[in-house]
Amino acid sequence: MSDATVTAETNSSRASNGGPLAARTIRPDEAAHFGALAKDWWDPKGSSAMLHRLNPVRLSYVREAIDLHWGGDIESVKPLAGKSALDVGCGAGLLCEPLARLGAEVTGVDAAPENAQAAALHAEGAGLNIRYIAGEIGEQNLGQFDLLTCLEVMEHVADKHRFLSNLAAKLAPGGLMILSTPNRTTASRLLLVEGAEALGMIPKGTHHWDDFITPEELGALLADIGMEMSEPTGIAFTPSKGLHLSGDLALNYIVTATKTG
Ligand SMILES: C[S@@+](CC[C@H](N)C(=O)[O-])C[C@H]1O[C@@H](n2cnc3c(N)ncnc32)[C@H](O)[C@@H]1O
Repeated sequence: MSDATVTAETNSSRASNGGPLAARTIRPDEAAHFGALAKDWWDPKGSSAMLHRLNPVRLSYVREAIDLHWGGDIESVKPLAGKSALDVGCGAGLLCEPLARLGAEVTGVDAAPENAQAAALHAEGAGLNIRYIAGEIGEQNLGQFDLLTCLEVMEHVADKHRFLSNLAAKLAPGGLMILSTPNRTTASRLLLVEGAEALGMIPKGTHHWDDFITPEELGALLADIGMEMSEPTGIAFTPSKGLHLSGDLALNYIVTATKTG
């Protein structure tokens, strides 16, 4: 039996730091949209199929990034042993579980209580010890983490600057942050928003193109909060290769960031 746990804010309008609602980064419509997908999140052919297809691609990036950052051995099966990891906007835990298998002590936080619950249930079934929390990241008293991941979330939050500041506050000195998000390009509007949603590859209403952020904008936001962003790596799609890491940033990209101070 695993120790996977979940806690949830019961009153979403109460900020535990006493802060005003305007300080929140969770959009209630986004939390409701993703919460409704929780029940089949782990079905590789279900509504989160695209995230399942993305997972091995971004995991290969994460694996390389942690080895580079901490000088790890690519052969090691537990390169995150002794390290803490926080995955913000974790959904039902598609990234948390592999991070735990790589040896990290993992916490996942999500806006939707349904996702935190589905994640905890799945981790328990897999015998993994992962802590899941539902709520606003800036209001969680969790301390700081060696690795902070936040994949495919920034395009859904209410205030990117505040959200990134909240993330940075949770990153330990010398820690590594990994972010991925769709780029705001004509290609992403046609393929990710109009095409993928029309074809049922992504649930309708998932993406709002105006909320996408370019690598340049993300780099500037990170610089403003005292973080340095790596060169972005594209996550591209071709019929022959499927989703893969690439120099082509038009659709989606992934970066690391570290504190400059
Ligand atoms: C596209 S899903 C990505 C899930 C997961 N990161 C993955 O890539 O497998 C976006 C997730 O972000 C969560 N989310 C949206 N806004 C958030 C916020 N302000 N704080 C925390 N989670 C948020 C949603 O509930 C949803 O589970």
